[in-house]
Amino acid sequence: CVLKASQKRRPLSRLLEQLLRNLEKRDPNQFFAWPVNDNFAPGYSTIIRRPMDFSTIKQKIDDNEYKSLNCFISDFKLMCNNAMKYNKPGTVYHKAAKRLLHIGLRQLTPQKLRPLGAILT
Ligand SMILES: COc1ccc(OC)c(-c2cc(C(C)=O)n3cccnc23)c1
Repeated sequence: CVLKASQKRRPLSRLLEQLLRNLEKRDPNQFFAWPVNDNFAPGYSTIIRRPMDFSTIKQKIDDNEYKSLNCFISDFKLMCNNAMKYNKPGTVYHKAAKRLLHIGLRQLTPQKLRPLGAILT
């Protein structure tokens, strides 16, 4: 039988794509969907040395750049922390990032991942 493209993916890639979809659902305004543009965020690229966003994470999954779940989680945290660094507390972006980080990490605990058959070692 011919496997669908998704079924040919490595187990880690399929897990990360599932986790990414769940995280993206918690960003309804799509503030984290694409790289932040300096035209809308003055000085962003000088303040934030390592930008990260969901589209870049997706590309890294497709390019098999993540060798572990922890590397994926690190990029998710980087994305949220960048937003909490650049945007002042009380702004819509700072609040969205704080909320997304909290909700996201709750989804990424071993207790939540074990049922997905994740190999946590
Ligand atoms: C208002 O609509 C959008 C649409 C896309 C955005 O980033 C991809 C953002 C955005 C996202 C951010 C972040 C995440 O810091 N940001 C900061 C300052 C100004 N704009 C943004 C806002």
